[in-house]
Amino acid sequence: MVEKPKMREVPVREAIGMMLPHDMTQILPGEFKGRLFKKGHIVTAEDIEPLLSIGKEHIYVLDMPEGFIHEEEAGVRIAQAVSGQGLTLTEPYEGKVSMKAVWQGLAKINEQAVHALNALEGIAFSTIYGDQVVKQGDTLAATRIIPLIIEEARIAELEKLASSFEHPIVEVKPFQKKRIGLVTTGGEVFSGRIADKFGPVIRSKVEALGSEVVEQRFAPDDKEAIEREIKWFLEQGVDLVLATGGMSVDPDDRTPGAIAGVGAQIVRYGTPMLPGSMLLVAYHGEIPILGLPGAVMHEPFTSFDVFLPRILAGEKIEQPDMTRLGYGGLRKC
Ligand SMILES: Nc1nc2c(c(=O)[nH]1)N[C@H]1C(S)=C(S)[C@@H](COP(=O)(O)OP(=O)(O)OC[C@H]3O[C@@H](n4cnc5c(N)ncnc54)[C@H](O)[C@@H]3O)O[C@H]1N2
Ligand code: MOO
Repeated sequence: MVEKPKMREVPVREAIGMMLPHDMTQILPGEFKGRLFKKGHIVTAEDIEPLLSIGKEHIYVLDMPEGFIHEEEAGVRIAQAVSGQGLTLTEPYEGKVSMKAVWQGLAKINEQAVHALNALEGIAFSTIYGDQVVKQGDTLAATRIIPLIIEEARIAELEKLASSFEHPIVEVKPFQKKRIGLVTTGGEVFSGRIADKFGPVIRSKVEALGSEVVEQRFAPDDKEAIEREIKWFLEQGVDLVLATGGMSVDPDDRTPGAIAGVGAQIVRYGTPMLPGSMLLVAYHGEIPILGLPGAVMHEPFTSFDVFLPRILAGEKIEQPDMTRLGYGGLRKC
């Protein structure tokens, strides 16, 4: 158990001219929750009633023991110890320091490190789930210590532990601007019988992350024709090839065979996420080639939305990335 620090108790009416030892919170359900007084505020006669209204009959004057630091300094040090690129720290508020994205990118959170740091007594370090897209200004993590003061040595221990991990524990990886080739398969689209609905969806998803579809080419349900279009993009030196449709069980679903046919290494065909279970991820050398099933066209969040941001942040998708989507992966079926 963390012991509470010893403090001198002063009745609030006698506290005029004294300094508050921490931020003081007011909660009026449905109206207000926040800091009524900031740490370091000097109590005046006008403050007596507001202090009494939030239940402060006394204020406590902190005599800081040797070797201890205040919650605000501790919060800043923890945040500095865990944060890497793309983050800015907020000022302490009620002892809490938050880490916010300075640019749009992929949130990277080292889960193992988060658990290790939180196993230290008196530490509260809270994060969002990693590998999701964050916008500028989004909060990825926040931290505070549980007591008002803590031994400095315990924060030094946390800093040492944090630096033992290979990468920063929290960071925002920026997206790279990639050139993407789009191959749309399906005889009904190729012949003009129906209008293409995949192109606009894919363009808007990749543009939202700062990349571009350099060209969209069409192929009928013919393995050689699909291979020809994929190869054409590879020869143009695109950074990523996306092939849409023809990913399911029908004999004329030829896209997986064509991706293998151009000599790409298949990471996996199929992932346990719904929607988007018929997704295929492959690599031709360093160039990713994805086969996108029908659901990507009409569902707002599929397995494609899990992997596209990671690829655009320069990450390589491996088999375990695909197989572990099952837990929590049932979004819609
Ligand atoms: N018996 C089974 N049936 C289905 C399975 C299965 O495993 N067993 N999987 C289902 C899943 S999951 C998906 S997703 C769909 C379809 O996947 P495909 O990628 O093969 O899609 P297609 O067959 O090519 O097309 C389906 C549907 O979408 C229309 N389409 C396709 N591309 C376009 C485009 N560019 N623009 C407009 N419309 C497009 C197409 O005309 C079809 O109507 O299979 C499930 N079934
Ligand atoms: O692969 Mo389908 O895309 O799950 O609906």
